[in-house]
Amino acid sequence: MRRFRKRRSRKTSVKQARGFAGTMRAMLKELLATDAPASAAPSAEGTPVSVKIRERLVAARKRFNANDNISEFIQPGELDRLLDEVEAKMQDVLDSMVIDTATDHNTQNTARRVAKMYLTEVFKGRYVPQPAITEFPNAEHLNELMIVGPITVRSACSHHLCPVIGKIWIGVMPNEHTNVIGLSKYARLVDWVMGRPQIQEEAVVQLADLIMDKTQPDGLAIVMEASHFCMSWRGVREMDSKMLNSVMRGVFLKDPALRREFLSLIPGRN
Ligand SMILES: Nc1nc2c(ncn2[C@@H]2O[C@H](COP(=O)(O)OP(=O)(O)OP(=O)(O)O)[C@@H](O)[C@H]2O)c(=O)[nH]1
Repeated sequence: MRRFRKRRSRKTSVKQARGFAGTMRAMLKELLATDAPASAAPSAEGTPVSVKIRERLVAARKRFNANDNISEFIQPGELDRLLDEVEAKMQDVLDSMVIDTATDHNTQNTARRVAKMYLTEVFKGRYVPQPAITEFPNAEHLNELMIVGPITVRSACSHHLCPVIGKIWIGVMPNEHTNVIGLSKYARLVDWVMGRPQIQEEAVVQLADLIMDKTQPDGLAIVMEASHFCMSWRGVREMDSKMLNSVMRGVFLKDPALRREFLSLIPGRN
């Protein structure tokens, strides 16, 4: 009886193995017949989409540093393919970190999540065009100091890609010909510029250049205060230190009284 059961079970396992091999063959056939999976990042023509974008930038002699916006060089549909490419490379990073993403339920989709986070969330400011800015005529010919803030800064340092979290205050001295831009648009511009790997000194200058270009005021003042996680989470592990910097343009540079007025009006910063 025991021998019979054994024979039956051997027969069953041979049958099961054949069934399994058949299923695997069918799956392989199906896999080969379908589109390239995410990990096969090269486009239909075989060139990775990042290479194509880079070639356009080089041909146009455009800089593509971490804190540059490259949206002009990305064609419709390419951002999705870039996402697949970054996912595949991120998977390689996890593999090289010897993380078992095949069986660890927590990391099975981490490569995709991280790629999505970089391209469509935290570094979105590199890949999408500048937000639309509504301008209103300065009907009353206002030329008084205007301050907006604190505006939340969410960025990351270019060196370690660690978060940079802080606040920004913007002071504008319009002249009677300056167009007025919607208040929320300052926050949108901050988000666009800060949504890239940055260093704080360059980030405020980029923002100042952009606002000067959009509004052509008589003067512009920006103060930024931020915590750098590369200094707290890792490295020297300084929990409380912050970086503060400012950019002054136009009348704010020439007029110390105006500069003082702006700095004294920033709530909570004195
Ligand atoms: N000036 C400036 N420095 C920054 C900014 N964000 C991060 N850093 C610094 O950039 C430096 C990078 O230093 P490295 O010596 O190349 O890197 P590291 O060996 O990891 O340095 P440690 O952070 O000291 O461990 C660090 O001192 C960071 O604190 C920023 O916005 N402005």
